[in-house]
Amino acid sequence: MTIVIIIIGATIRRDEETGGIFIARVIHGGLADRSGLLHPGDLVVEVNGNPVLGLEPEQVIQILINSQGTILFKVVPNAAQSSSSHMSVYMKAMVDYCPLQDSSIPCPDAGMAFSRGDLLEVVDQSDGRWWQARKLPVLRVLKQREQWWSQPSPGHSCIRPLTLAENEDDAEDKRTLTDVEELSFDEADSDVTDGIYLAGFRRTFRLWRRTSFRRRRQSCTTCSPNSSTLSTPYEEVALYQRPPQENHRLIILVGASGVGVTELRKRLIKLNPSTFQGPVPHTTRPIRAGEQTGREYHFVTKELFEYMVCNHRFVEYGEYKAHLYGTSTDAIDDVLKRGRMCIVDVEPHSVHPLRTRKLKPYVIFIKVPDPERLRQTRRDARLITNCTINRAFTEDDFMELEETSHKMEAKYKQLFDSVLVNEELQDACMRLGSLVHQAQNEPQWIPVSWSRPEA
Ligand SMILES: Nc1ncnc2c1ncn2[C@@H]1O[C@H](COP(=O)(O)OP(=O)(O)OP(=O)(O)O)[C@@H](O)[C@H]1O
Repeated sequence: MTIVIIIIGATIRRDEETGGIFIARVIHGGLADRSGLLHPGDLVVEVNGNPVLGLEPEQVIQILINSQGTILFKVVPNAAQSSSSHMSVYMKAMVDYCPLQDSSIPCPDAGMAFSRGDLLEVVDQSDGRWWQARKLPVLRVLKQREQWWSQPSPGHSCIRPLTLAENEDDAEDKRTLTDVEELSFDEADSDVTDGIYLAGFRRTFRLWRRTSFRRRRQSCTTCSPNSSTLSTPYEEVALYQRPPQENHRLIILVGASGVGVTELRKRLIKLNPSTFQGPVPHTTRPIRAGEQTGREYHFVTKELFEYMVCNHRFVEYGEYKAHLYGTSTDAIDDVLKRGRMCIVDVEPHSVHPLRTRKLKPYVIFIKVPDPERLRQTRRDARLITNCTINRAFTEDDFMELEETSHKMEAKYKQLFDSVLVNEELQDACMRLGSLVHQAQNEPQWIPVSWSRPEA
């Protein structure tokens, strides 16, 4: 049995065979830790002159409670205790954890709740079953002295590996091209402004349209068999600063349909088209007068498109009016190789296959503002649906947008590096620009596997 002694920041346990009372754990940053005098495995002989051999841990606690002023421990130090060399490891939580719901935690009071996406500094991994760590309240700021224990084992009753397919909307994740229903592509698939071609925007390309207010059918297909599965409760992360000679990180925008992802992406690219660019999509539709292959689209045959599908070359693809459309990883590479920043918007389930060492994606979630601000800011906005082109938002649209946005955030927040609330358009665009700048030029947390040199 282990008992936590909050006053001294340590736990004790009783050896059932010998009746000896041992220090089980020293809580990092607590009184015992800071004194440097108590270590895990030390045998406690006396507390304030009272012999403790054979006592129950509760009786030892009683002695402590009754003690006034200085508390004196007589201990036999654990010979095997190595000099404490704390090497912090940083983890991003990929699951939610609540110690109060965990029947296996020895001391729920010392446990700490955390949510998916939280950054945790693991300060002690000496116990294989329970780690000590603290939550980092803000990226790179290591302030909070909040202590917790958490079990690294994936077999944990609370921290169990999550499979996103367990979620309610996952029927939608299991799509095939035959699921494709009505889509509302504009006749003009690309946008030309001031001589700048903005190919592949989601209004015309994202392949995601509502067929009714309440029933959304997602019509694009993600090209990774494991894309919806997160199988680890933690992801080890490290701070990474992109060296100037390396390609820019891929910028991914994610958000509910209608929240303004297309608008923001378009504005950002228009602001500085020599810096920002979207990947040029592939299509099997015939080329039209005035179009150039490789500018609006890569115009390819159906056979080539299908070959590319079979070879997992698309991040997302779908079909509209008997023509196939897709965003390829090669098109993303092309932008990056030219030294530009590639900005894509994809469905959140398509983020997973893009999470590679090479692309080092930085994911920005575009979030709805609070209900009042949403309705205020979209008063004059126009929405494109497959029923009516260019009509005002209705109350149903707002409600659906809010619901989808909140669900998306709840389900995928562990994948987001930043959250951008799209309130006032100009301001949101400025903030997007500064987030992208930070992602490229300032240290950011990335999975350690992306920062290691290639084997
Ligand atoms: N902050 C904002 N303030 C006012 N209007 C906005 C704002 N953000 C977006 N809009 C407008 O809302 C409408 C929908 O935006 P947008 O087309 O970018 O949505 P989306 O997230 O790309 O969804 P979809 O893929 O379904 O088109 C557009 O008319 C856009 O101009």
